[in-house]
Amino acid sequence: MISFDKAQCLMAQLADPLGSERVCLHLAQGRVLADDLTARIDAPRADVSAMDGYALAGPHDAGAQLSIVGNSAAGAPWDGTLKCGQALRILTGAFLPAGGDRVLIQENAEASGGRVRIVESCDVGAHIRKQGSDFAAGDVVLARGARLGARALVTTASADVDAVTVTKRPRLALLATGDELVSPGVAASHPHNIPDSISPGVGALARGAGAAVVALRRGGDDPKALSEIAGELLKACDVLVVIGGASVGDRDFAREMLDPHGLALTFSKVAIKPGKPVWLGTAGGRIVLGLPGNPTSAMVTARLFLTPLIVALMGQLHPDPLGWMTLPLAAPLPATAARETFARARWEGAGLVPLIRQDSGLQAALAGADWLIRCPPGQSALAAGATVQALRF
Ligand SMILES: Nc1nc2c(c(=O)[nH]1)N[C@H]1C(S)=C(S)[C@@H](COP(=O)(O)OP(=O)(O)OC[C@H]3O[C@@H](n4cnc5c(N)ncnc54)[C@H](O)[C@@H]3O)O[C@H]1N2
Ligand code: MOO
Repeated sequence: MISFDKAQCLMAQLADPLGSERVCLHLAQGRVLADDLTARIDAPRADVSAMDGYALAGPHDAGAQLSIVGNSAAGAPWDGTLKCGQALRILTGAFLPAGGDRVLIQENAEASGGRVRIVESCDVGAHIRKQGSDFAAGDVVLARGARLGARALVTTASADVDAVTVTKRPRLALLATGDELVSPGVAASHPHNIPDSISPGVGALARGAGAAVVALRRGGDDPKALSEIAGELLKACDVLVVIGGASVGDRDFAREMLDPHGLALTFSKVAIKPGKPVWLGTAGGRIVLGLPGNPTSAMVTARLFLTPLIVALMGQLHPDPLGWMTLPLAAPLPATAARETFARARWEGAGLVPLIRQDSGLQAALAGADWLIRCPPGQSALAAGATVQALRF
């Protein structure tokens, strides 16, 4: 059995970024740049006012009366040259006129009858945003490997870019295995069945990380039938995620069903709790990730393995794709046994509170388990106030 860190390394070696494609800006959310993104214009495009007020040319003392010679608004500049003793009405974002060297905010002025009186004088450069002070045409505003989240989309659009070259989204197929599984909403009338509750969760996690879920299938505990379904799915995806059948039971066929497709295991079993039976390999030229069937184990291993796998396939350059944080405990954390443990926790007031119930078969508790605390093997019990490594779950 290998360690968690070793498993992460092996997975990273398997995950070469997929190719790239052009997408328009409004479809680019969550995608990862395959090339540096270069600005096509300066921002601001000229020296502009940062406030609503009056552009002035040179210093003027409080009490001075200036004549207002025109208006400059964003998109409608004034094209004259401002002289000492004159003021130009100027609005936020408007180009500063030639000659103008400062902006008097209107709260420090009194205007009436085409004239403005200075209530409080202002310094040269006041309330001016210089041309190109945010970025200049030709600057790289986002580097290859950046993820286009909400804020990065502002940066992209501000560079006057309407289409970007991004890495392809990994196509993900999910195959849930087990005779007992039926669609949610059907189990109540079938006493031996339970809802396939994991597929919707893993699908959501994968989409959140940037993957496109192209197929969701279920198969009973029949290796031949499962093998046929897996064969179909392998043709249509980049990553096949198999749920359940990962352990040693008589009906655990997750790996066996892939033998006809040339399964080559990268690892099988990782020294973690929950999720020890998680496995990874390739089959039919695709990556295959096997998640254990216990629902909490499946979601923990999907968070720990599937999300960084998707990030790597998308070529996102990230020093820490899992997003570890050092956070305080707000309640005691029990000692850890020999296996590295990822304890489910919630945030309460000043810190993390480990959930009392940590059974890997739980499903109701998952909804409130917003954090995973990483507990090294053999760690002694920790008191409230101690810091731990944790990540959002
Ligand atoms: N003798 C041993 N038994 C087990 C071991 C072991 O090392 N030796 N490992 C245990 C651990 S740890 C886990 S985790 C589970 C993993 O089992 P499998 O991956 O083989 O999962 P299944 O047997 O198929 O199912 C386990 C459990 O989860 C339910 N399940 C499965 N899929 C779904 C789904 N899509 N939605 C909801 N629930 C699902 C299934 O009905 C079972 O109750 O093995 C331990 N055993
Ligand atoms: O590791 Mo299993 O995932 O403990 O139940």
